Amino acid sequence: MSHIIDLDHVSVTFGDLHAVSDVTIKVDKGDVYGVVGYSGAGKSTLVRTINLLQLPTSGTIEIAGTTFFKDGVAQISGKELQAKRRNIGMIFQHFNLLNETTVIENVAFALKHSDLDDDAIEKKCYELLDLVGLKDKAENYPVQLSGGEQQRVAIARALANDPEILISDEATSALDPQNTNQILDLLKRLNKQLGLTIILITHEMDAVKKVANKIAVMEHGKVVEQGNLRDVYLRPKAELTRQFVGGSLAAADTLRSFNLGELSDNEQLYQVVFSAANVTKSIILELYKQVGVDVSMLYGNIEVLGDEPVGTMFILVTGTPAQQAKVTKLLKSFNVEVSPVDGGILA
Ligand SMILES: Nc1ncnc2c1ncn2[C@@H]1O[C@H](COP(=O)(O)OP(=O)(O)OP(=O)(O)O)[C@@H](O)[C@H]1O
Repeated sequence: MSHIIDLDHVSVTFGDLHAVSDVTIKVDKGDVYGVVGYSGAGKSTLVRTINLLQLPTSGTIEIAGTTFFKDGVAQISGKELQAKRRNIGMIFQHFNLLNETTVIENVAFALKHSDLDDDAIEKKCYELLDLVGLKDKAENYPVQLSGGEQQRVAIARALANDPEILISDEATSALDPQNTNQILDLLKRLNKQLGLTIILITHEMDAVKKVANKIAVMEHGKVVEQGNLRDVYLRPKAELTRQFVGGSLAAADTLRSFNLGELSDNEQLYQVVFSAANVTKSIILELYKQVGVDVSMLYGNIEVLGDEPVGTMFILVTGTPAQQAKVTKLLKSFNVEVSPVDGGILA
């Protein structure tokens, strides 16, 4: 299947500065793709290459089947690019609304190049405002709205040309937790309802955890880790990812606090990860009953990733090698992902 966004070995340099270094990201239609990293990691520069607001230095950019950039040069003319850009809506941290015009005029602004007549534009704007829950504020001015409402106006405006892709650049960073949640819920609903593909740039892992299905973690212009949210979140490899994923840090801290020292030959530590919605049996009890091993739970946590409650446990199992092999087999039969963990994590 071809990807709706296909960034292949994309680099952007500003003089000596490698703002984006050799980044490859493939986004499927309907993905909510989180791009996480600290300030200056290159996230904004990277996503600005998607609509060629930023020309790459090298790499290939293909959007919805059209090659935008290849072999160091843009592959489409200015006029064509302008039309293609309408397929990509953008929202920003500071909303970027026109403060001297009303809410509905702000939305209508995005349709000024369209073929629609005035009545059709008005109708469309009301539909868009209805979609984001702001129909009754159409005649208000942006300053009369809360930050969350202003961002919803910006979303309505970004969707005016029925784009397939929405880029959200730190759209919740200036909002309080309640408004942040409302905006994230709205993005998730638009993703499902319209099949909208969303790129979510943020430094907040919580935002990604709530709505994204895939994630890339950026540092110094490079993607240090990427994949399905669940995989990256539950088994972070890069140190930076671990920092973003508080749960795993908490697990490591908790495990160390037991002061267990070195494990003996018949002890093995496991990380088990399971969809809490699917696993209803007590894992520990079943291991005891069916394999006869002694199991201590050292850490347990349930996170909601997207809509799915996902449990993580670290368990210490005491048993013979034959029993340990059965433990792995039994857990897998319960649809539980199990990985042996080096006892060194306890030191
Ligand atoms: N037009 C430009 N000219 C020169 N340097 C730039 C330009 N745009 C960005 N940079 C630099 O590129 C690096 C990456 O910036 P970028 O804004 O992409 O990071 P970011 O991860 O989005 O961080 P933030 O969230 O703070 O915007 C930074 O060091 C920045 O100063």
